[in-house]
Amino acid sequence: MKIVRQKSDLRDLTHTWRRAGETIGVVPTMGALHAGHLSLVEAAKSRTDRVIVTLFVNPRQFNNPEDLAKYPRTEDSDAEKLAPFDVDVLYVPDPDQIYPDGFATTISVAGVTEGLCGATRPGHFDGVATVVTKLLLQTDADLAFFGEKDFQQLQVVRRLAADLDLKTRIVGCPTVREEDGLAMSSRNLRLGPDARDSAPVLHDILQSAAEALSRGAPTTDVLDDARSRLVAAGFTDVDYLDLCSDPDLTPMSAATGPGRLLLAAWLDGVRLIDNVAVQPTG
Ligand SMILES: Nc1ncnc2c1ncn2[C@@H]1O[C@H](COP(=O)(O)OP(=O)(O)OP(=O)(O)O)[C@@H](O)[C@H]1O
Ligand SMILES: CC(C)(CO)[C@@H](O)C(=O)[O-]
Ligand code: BAL
Repeated sequence: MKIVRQKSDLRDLTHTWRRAGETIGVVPTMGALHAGHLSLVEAAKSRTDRVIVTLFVNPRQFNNPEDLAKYPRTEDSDAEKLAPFDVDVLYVPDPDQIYPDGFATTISVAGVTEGLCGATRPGHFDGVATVVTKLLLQTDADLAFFGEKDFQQLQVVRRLAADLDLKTRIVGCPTVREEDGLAMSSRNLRLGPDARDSAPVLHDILQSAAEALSRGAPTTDVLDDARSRLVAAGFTDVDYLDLCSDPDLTPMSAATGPGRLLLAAWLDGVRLIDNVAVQPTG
């Protein structure tokens, strides 16, 4: 696996692959790799001839400076974790390869960015949309792989790729969980031992609320009950707990069609997110 830091070096490689008629897959990440990321790498390996993993902690998507400062930076161990997967390139762009002097362009997606994380992390999705557009163009990818754990992000990326006529097709991959149900996330590393023990209730509460909604229980009652259970379990703030249509994420007052229940909540000073499908039964 080559580690590449300059977009001109990356272009030399992708041109060579293209001349040989090979397809390219990309897995964009911010590093601190875990089994969730590696599932995206496996999906890419099974579907494209060449695979690029990108590692860039994108300052423009952090609305909170402390969150950016605390974000883990573990390039060496990330490279070791990728070694068994026969990835072609780990692209770790130098910051000026993404944001050169005078950089003045923002990709801003309307609609799907307006609620959920868009409402509680102002500017976040402009930062994501801008960097993802650049990474898809720089890697010249045919397919790009994103996790459903960041469900709203996945829909934002699908929208920008369609709207900007990018050739890259966006592939969504299922959320990988710890054995106790907690969605894997780099931010889980920041939970203290007690918080790590109680964190899996987030998924339990989400799952039981989704089942109740699927059976037709009143949405307000179900969501109020879930919020109370989160607070009782030690979650200090619930940024949102919303039932939305799947996949366009407009708010739903009842599970009358395919839906998603999406949650962001704080535990031990760490913001955790998760989501589950809500399928009306009967
Ligand atoms: N548990 C998971 N299952 C599947 N995909 C995941 C999982 N966690 C992250 N991903 C995906 O990996 C890609 C890179 O995500 P990222 O590097 O932000 O990791 P992360 O663990 O989500 O970190 P954090 O949420 O703390 O920023 C995204 O497409 C994201 O959806
Ligand atoms: C897609 C992404 C790599 C863009 O910085 C990031 O938002 C992430 O890791 O999910
Ligand atoms: N995992 C999505 C990137 C972020 O939280 O900033």
